[in-house]
Amino acid sequence: MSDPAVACTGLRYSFGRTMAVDGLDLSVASGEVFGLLGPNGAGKTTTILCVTTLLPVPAGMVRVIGHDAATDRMALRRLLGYVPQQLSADQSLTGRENVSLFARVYDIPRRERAARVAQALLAVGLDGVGDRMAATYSGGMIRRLELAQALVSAPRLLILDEPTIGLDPIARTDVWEHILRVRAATGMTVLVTTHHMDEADRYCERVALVHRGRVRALGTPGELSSRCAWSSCRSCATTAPSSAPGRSSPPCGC
Ligand SMILES: Nc1ncnc2c1ncn2[C@@H]1O[C@H](COP(=O)(O)OP(=O)(O)OP(=O)(O)O)[C@@H](O)[C@H]1O
Repeated sequence: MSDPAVACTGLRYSFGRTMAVDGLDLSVASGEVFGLLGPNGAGKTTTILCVTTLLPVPAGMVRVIGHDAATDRMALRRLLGYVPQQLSADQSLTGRENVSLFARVYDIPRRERAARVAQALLAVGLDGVGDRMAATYSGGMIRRLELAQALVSAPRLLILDEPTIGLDPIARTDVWEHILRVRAATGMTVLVTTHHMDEADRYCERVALVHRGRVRALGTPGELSSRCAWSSCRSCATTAPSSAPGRSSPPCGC
């Protein structure tokens, strides 16, 4: 059997006195589209940062496709594409220049670079506008550009932290369709965080519900919605445990 794409065992991470991740266990199978779902502050981003090796692993174990995050960082990073939560494309460059920058960072040989950048732009539907300044792109186009930046290295694991945050429903669907098309073509694993149960439901094969730094429930979206006391806000679809102490609805404030 192949190594899991991601395996976390007893992962702990604290910022000072704040225990962000508190003994998290997780196993994502190779080729799976896997969602980390949970309210603000649940520990999703911190977990992802440990998986990407952007944060160290002070306690517990993280392995990505057989590579230990504590001891094998560079080999692990070569297998990853990562799209952070904050929009990060450089507005003063064209779309193509933004992706080329990542091609250089990933050390793609010079003679292959132009073709790989063109391929990544095509994969996210930006091939026709690659030479426009990123400043002229819509929010959805910027997200797709960041996706192209992450895809240019042909990652075996694509990690997306709330890839559709701030997008309208049409742009959200568009981003997801591009992700799933690339995944179908390449077989890469996709690990995504979201607040939106509806997105997890539509696009993820399995979902882990994270709360207070731990996985509280795990299964297909259908299994979870039938057996969990979690609720989703009707306005923004933020999902949280309806049984959280002192709280009767998700903490989104809608
Ligand atoms: N750089 C930091 N310094 C101090 N505390 C932090 C830092 N980053 C996160 N935290 C805290 O760690 C906990 C987990 O945060 P994290 O960002 O991992 O949650 P999250 O589930 O990704 O939330 P969101 O959905 O809002 O992105 C929270 O209590 C948060 O305030």
